Amino acid sequence: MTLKVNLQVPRTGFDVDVEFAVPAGSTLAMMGPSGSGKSTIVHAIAGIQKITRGRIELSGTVLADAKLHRPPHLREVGLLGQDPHLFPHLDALKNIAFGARAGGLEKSAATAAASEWLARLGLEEIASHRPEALSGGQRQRIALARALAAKPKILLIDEPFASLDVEAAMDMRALVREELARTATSAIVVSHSAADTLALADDLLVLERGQIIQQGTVAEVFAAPANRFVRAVVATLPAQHPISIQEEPIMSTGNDPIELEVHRSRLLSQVVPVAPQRIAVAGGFTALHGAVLAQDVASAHPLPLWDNSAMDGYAVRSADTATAPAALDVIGEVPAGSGWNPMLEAGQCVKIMTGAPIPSDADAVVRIEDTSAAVDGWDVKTVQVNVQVPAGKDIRRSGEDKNAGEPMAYAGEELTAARLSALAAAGSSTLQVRTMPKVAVLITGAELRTPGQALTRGQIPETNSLLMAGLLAESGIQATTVVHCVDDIEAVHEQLVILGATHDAVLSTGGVGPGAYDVMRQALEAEPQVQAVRVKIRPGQPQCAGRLAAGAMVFALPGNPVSAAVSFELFVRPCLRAMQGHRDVLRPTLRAVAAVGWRAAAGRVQVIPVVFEHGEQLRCAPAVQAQSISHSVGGFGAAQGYALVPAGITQVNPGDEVEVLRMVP
Ligand SMILES: Nc1nc2c(c(=O)[nH]1)N[C@H]1C(S)=C(S)[C@@H](COP(=O)(O)OP(=O)(O)OC[C@H]3O[C@@H](n4cnc5c(N)ncnc54)[C@H](O)[C@@H]3O)O[C@H]1N2
Ligand code: MOO
Repeated sequence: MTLKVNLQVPRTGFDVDVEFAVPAGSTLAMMGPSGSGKSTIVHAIAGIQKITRGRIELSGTVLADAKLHRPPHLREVGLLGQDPHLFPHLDALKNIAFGARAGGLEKSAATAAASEWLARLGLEEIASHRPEALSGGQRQRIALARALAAKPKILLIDEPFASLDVEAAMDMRALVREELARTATSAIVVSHSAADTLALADDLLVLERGQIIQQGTVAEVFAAPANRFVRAVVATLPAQHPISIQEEPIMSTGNDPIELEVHRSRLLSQVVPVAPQRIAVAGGFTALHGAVLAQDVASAHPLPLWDNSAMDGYAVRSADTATAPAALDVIGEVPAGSGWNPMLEAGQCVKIMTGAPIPSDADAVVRIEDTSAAVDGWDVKTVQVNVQVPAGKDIRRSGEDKNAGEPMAYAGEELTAARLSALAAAGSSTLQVRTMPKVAVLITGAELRTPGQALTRGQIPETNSLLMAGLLAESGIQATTVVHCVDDIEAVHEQLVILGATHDAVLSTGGVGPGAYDVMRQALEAEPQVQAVRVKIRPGQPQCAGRLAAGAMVFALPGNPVSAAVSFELFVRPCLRAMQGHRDVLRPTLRAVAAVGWRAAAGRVQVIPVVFEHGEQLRCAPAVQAQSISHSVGGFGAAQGYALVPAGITQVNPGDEVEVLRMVP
């Protein structure tokens, strides 16, 4: 079952050109900065991406070469990605059975195999649940079972744990390792996580700009990483981990830029979630709406609670309508909220309102429109029913929406309007949640004046406080404090100590550059757990971040407004969401087509504000000049999102697909 890969795929910027093998039963990890070609390789093996030269061979069968492209479903290659992509209309059992049928089993054998999988994973009780009713971890387990039930010769695992919380990721890692070993399946793992790589892989291959720059056992590569990226990834391992590397500073103040993902994962690893609180649903709306659940919640009672009417009309015995038109005696009325359960004899009915409980003797509802009053109007003792109704007509059955005890929501999910009202409807009276972290914004800069004030030469309106407070509010967090501080190192440090002791996070803008007046960076030199970094992004390179001795996390962002906004999106927002215990800390990326071309930032990920054009495809165009993004506060005003252009690309051409983050719906 050896996989031999020798492929070339041309891409904007550079070609992906690699050659490697995965021996039978072993797992190979691939690491490299985003855009280095890992996904291209995975997609080429899976058959989603064609190759232009070379050959991919699995157990002696050619999957692809310059002429042949075997379709994905004929490759015996499984794919497990960050999004489990379960079929939403199939329950857990049927999702797995689908995999087993793809692996060649007949329907009944596939169902039996799927049941075995569920039993082994301890998930029998969710067999009949559809993906929407499952937690992120359960969905990933079902996706793993579905992929392995197809008996692939090799499983491609692409960042599958990135959206899981720390514990769920640990459990999944152990399970994947166990199941790969049990089924003797080879695998390729793409991950930015040292923990994933150590737990799952035998060998490691390091990529840079489409080339393999290092290859060896995981231990060998981790002990002497050939590039900064892997070195920084290894540095995220706990200090007591047996793998040690030669000392070299990971975040230095010098010209030693670090990858976006590395900076972000280091910050995320420092996040301490805010303490959960139990809040009453009654009167608790302000605290609960937008908060994140710190517990799983099941329905306390069935929904609907009782069989009830879906329409205004008459609750009848359906047999009485068989001879319609038929006259029925109206013996009373059940309005919404009434607990009355009248006995109905043949030929009798009751008036009923939408939502009112159906009398036990009735089995259908006739809508008011389908009746004529024998005398005048709705208030009569006899009604003429003009239609036949089958049993069950217009009755909402107890439990048809949710059964008592059925999972409704999971820890890590945000209480949206829909979710909060659903939990209240299902009988929750209190909820254990994490509310917003408390955030302070600290502004420095001698040139800054309150907007509207007269300006003398050299002065500008202070706008970053509006920007930061607004971005916080758009992330669901009200900035509690905005402090302006004079450009003095001691005064700034004093503010940091005060704010750091009273908030969960402190954001600042300005003063992180290398200049003599860059007081924020200098004030933070007194903080041992805060480091100055240069991140390989444009804009937003210089930053300081970490934890203040006073307690709060600090994010000292660059003063240039667009640099500050970009840094907020890439680093601050994910950390604040992690503090709230959010399951998904990153905004999902979309693909858009460049409507015009622009110059990218060689050697750095370019994060350029864009406007979107809607049509058959999502299209985007820069909102600012690509050469001068960081200070273009004017053009930025129209931005609806950002395009993320990988470091290896120097030019985006009209028609190129780019990855985008969309901030405005
Ligand atoms: N010699 C070097 N100079 C600079 C470097 C460098 O590497 N070497 N890096 C450049 C980059 S990249 C950035 S980004 C900035 C970071 O600078 P600071 O964080 O120190 O920002 P300031 O100098 O304080 O301000 C930059 C810019 O933004 C305006 N600003 C600041 N605060 C506000 C505010 N609250 N409201 C509106 N506008 C604000 C400020 O007036 C400046 O124009 O450094 C580069 N320089
Ligand atoms: O990194 Mo600075 O943010 O380019 O302008």
